[in-house]
Amino acid sequence: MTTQELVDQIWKKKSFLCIGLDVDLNKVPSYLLETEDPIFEFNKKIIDATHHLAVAYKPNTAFYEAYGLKGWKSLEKTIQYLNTNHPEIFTIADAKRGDIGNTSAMYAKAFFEDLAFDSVTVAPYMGKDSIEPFLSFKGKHTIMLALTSNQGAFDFQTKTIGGIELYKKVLETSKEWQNSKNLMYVVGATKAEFIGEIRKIVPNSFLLVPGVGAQGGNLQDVCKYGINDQIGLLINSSRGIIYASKESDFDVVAAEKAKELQQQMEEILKAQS
Ligand SMILES: O=C(O)c1cc(=O)[nH]c(=O)n1[C@@H]1O[C@H](COP(=O)(O)O)[C@@H](O)[C@H]1O
Repeated sequence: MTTQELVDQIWKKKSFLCIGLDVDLNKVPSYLLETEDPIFEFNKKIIDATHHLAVAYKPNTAFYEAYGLKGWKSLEKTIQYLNTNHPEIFTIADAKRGDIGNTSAMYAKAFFEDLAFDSVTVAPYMGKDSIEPFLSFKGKHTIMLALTSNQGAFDFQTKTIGGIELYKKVLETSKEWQNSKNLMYVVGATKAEFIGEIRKIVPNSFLLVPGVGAQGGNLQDVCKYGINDQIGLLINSSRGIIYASKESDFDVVAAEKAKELQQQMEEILKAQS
């Protein structure tokens, strides 16, 4: 999917919501556990109930890898379901990969070719040759951690090294890489006050912003600093939507929670147009 197609979907749906499909079998309604593939059944119900409110879905691969081969199969079925029934939706494999070049090339193949995701998250610690193999895929997007939502972000990312905070150096350096136009960046919603500085370095890039909902990030604050003329934001909520009810009405309640965020986004978009 091209960036322009994503922007068009945002305006069409009046939403820049990304729903995180972080399925934990301890949190799904018990009746689903009797089905053959509870993870996929859960995702299917969430997608069916919310696809008109969201422009993106983000399964975090940890929640699938934790169940071994069965979990990976559920991930495969989920992305196939999305690509078949909702090809206009932007899909993110949240895998936070990155390794020496030839290994990264295999990770890229796994997520872009085999599973056919539109994008994958990567960690920048190993530098240029660990990310460029992802960037070489046409029509695919690589979403690099810039400033994360967790407390540990202050251990390294905000530290000043050679007169510049590390997360700023990461952003600046990445702009020099081959095919850097295929980069998006992760910035935690809990770090909204940093987004103004981030926008000075990457004014036009899309930012994936997790941390609204369960982690306490605020949508309005993120938009105040982060919105650009292409909107440039995908706001993710996982637990705050998919586990809003743990009963058999989980899909209906998830849609209500997604709608609350979508309506706030609609207001923000109105002010932009
Ligand atoms: O890359 C991510 O998506 C990510 C980066 C980050 O800084 N913080 C963060 O929470 N995430 C992911 O975003 C999701 C947040 O989930 P909730 O806190 O349940 O909404 C999880 O899948 C996290 O792994």
